[in-house]
Amino acid sequence: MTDETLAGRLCAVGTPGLSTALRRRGYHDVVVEGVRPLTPGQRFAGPARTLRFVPFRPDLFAERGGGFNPQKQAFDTVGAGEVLVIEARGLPETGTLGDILALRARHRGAAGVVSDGGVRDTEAVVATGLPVFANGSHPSVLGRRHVPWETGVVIACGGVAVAPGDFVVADADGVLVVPAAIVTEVLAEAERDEGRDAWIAARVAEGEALDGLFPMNEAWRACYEAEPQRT
Ligand SMILES: O=C([O-])CC(=O)C(=O)O
Ligand SMILES: [Mg+2]
Repeated sequence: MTDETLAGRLCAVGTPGLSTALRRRGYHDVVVEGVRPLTPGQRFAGPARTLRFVPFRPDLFAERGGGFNPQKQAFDTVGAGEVLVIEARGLPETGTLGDILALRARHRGAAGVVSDGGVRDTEAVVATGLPVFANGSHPSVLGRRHVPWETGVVIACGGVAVAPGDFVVADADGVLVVPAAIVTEVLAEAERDEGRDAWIAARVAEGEALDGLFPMNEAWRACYEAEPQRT
């Protein structure tokens, strides 16, 4: 399966079903906490590109903070379909990207950005059309709190470890990280479960009671399995 097909299916199945399949495998801390979409209703999925900020220190900022720093490098090299994930220690009180960087990511074809820090130039970032999930807006530049330190390493974003190449899925329920090694099995299981839940939802919409249906007893299961359209 290509990354594009995988991303489309992950997006379609959604974060709730994926989160259940991950929990069954012992992955309990895979939801990026504290982030919200700048524009409600946006959803995306794709492999992660990572960028890490460390706490501000004048000497370290002098070493790496200026010029074509790791933040600029990340936005200048993010690939088509990729999700740029930023570690900013959950601090909303400074920007981690603004409209110029968002425009660059958009131009590169990035699927979206997830930052556990803030966004500046918020209205202009929204206008770029690039889907961004962050934990707030703030007018300050990153140097108020951070040094842009490195790219392409395992980071912590909103309490979740994210490795480059992990799949990131973002929708109205939140942002979920699926380790690359198990993404296809987790997807298949989530699709199966969501298909079953959609069938149950259709029965509930018709007026059926929950007792025996959700979860399904043997009688309802037999009914479900007899449906010709079910695969
Ligand atoms: O200065 C920054 O960190 C980002 C910024 O304003 C932009 O991308 O427009
Ligand atoms: Mg700006």
